[in-house]
Amino acid sequence: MRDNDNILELSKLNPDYMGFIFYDKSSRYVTQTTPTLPDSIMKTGVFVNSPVEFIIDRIDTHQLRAIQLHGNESVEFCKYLKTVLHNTQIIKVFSIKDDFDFTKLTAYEPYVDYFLFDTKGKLPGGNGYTFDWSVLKNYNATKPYFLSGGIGIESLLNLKDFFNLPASEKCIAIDVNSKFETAPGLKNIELLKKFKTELAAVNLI
Ligand SMILES: O=C(O)c1ccccc1NCC(=O)[C@H](O)[C@H](O)COP(=O)(O)O
Repeated sequence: MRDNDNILELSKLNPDYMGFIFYDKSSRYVTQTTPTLPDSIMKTGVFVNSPVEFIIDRIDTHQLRAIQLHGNESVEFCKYLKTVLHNTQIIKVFSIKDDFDFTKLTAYEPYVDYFLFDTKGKLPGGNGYTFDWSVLKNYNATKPYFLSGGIGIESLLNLKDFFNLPASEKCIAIDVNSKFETAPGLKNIELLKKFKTELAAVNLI
């Protein structure tokens, strides 16, 4: 998110996490100062193959409490981050096209707090497409995960079905983005409110 009034307005909906993109090729790239958020919201920085110094600088400048690694960050990179970041959650993202080899997650498990599964597309994130969530039936890691990629208000029934499947057992969050925007980085608060109400109505939150 980029617009401070929009950020503060959205924070009133009390999401668990709010994301700020620190990837200079994204139309959502954050270059401005960002407001302090309520303690209940994890302010999250999204990075794509960024150097450690850049990540630490953004954590300090924006008081980030979580980082979402959206590039090809290695196990060694995550291991190093875990040793230098003490109070920052690490969310490692993997993008899925058709199938996914979940065994590759094992080596990351000791060094990350969560995994996030997004849809593989032209851009490292924010593509607006869903992947076939049924691949998550093969999820065999122990860490909880976030579900992401093209989730919109029209996804409600699919989400309801998904959360009835064993594949969703370790899914603790859904991550939404472009389907709730009026412009890149500018969220449609009314649509998000509606989504939240509809999720609550089917007991998904
Ligand atoms: O949103 C971006 O511009 C972006 C750019 C580079 C890396 C990650 C990015 N977004 C990360 C997200 O967590 C998105 O919420 C996720 O990719 C889902 O986006 P969407 O498919 O638009 O719902």
